[in-house]
Amino acid sequence: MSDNAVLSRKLSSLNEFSYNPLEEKYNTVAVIGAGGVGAACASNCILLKACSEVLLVDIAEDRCEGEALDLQDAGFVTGVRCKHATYEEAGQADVIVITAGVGQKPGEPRTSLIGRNYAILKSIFKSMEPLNPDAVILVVSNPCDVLTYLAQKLSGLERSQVFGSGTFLDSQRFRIAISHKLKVSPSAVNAFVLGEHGDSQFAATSTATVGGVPFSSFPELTPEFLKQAEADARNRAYEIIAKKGATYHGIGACVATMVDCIFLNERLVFPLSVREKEANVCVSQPAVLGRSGIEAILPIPMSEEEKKLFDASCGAMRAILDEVA
Ligand SMILES: NC(=O)C1=CN([C@@H]2O[C@H](COP(=O)(O)OP(=O)(O)OC[C@H]3O[C@@H](n4cnc5c(N)ncnc54)[C@H](O)[C@@H]3O)[C@@H](O)[C@H]2O)C=CC1
Ligand SMILES: CC(=O)C(=O)O
Repeated sequence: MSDNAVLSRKLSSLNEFSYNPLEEKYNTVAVIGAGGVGAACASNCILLKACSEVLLVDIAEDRCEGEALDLQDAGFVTGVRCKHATYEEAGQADVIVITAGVGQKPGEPRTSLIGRNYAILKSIFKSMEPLNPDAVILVVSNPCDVLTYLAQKLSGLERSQVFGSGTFLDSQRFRIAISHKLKVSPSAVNAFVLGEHGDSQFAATSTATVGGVPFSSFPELTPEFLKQAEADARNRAYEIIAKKGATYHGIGACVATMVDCIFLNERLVFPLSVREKEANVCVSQPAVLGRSGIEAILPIPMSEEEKKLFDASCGAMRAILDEVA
């Protein structure tokens, strides 16, 4: 066959090739709620290439469509697609991130949002029916721990498939403070904030290390400094909300990191809101995150003081659940 004939055959087979990337469906993340947090989660997933497609859903349809078109424009960097979707389409996604709901006003605790955001959560699960039985659901809306517990019930899925972002963000805030003090990268700081994503959270410093070296080996990490860093992490959301009305960049980066870990089945250990069997609540504990959700919960050793704080956090979550469910 002549070179020309080979070329023309190749070209004609290309013309027959009807690949349309917009019709492909794999590694899909649905983000429910296209406000500040939902948009930041979507944008970080796109720029981190954490998935191949982001579906955006919001009760405010026009705003959601505009946000999806805007985010689609950012997709040229990584090829990740973004589109405005229905609740039914979102219910079939591989990972569903729930960010819908009201946020705190300046000075308001997260727990005061429960009435309004539980009503929204119920309507979202109803609208998404029937759910993809293999979906992994990540709850971000506040109060995160109480809503995670309720989402586990509403979804009808295995508990391991439904978890909350919990103190993932608070832990980053704490690690950054330590990293500034010791002049190391935050990723070198192995420390978790545990318990409630809220006022009763605490930093588990008794087991924390920097590059494997215990906190107690660093003279700079005095008890006073650690108490202040813990309080700063706990109060950071209040501080940001007082100054700009809402937080969203930090949680957006956290969510994209978790989505990436899920699709890569990376099994990293993060502080996530998961069911605590004894107290029957969801609070943050170190958890192994993989393709099917929470693969294991690690029994972190706690000092007497930390155990008391953990129990107090569980008690605070149980008291709210007893009121609403
Ligand atoms: N877990 C965490 O670390 C963090 C949690 N949050 C929480 O995330 C939530 C969202 O915060 P923002 O995005 O700043 O609020 P926002 O007000 O900017 O956006 C909320 C969106 O939810 C939508 N929405 C309301 N009902 C809905 C429904 N039934 N279906 C679909 N969408 C619905 C609204 O139309 C709005 O677009 C709040 O509860 C906030 O406290 C915020 C930051 C960090
Ligand atoms: C708002 C919130 O929950 C946070 O930034 O931690």
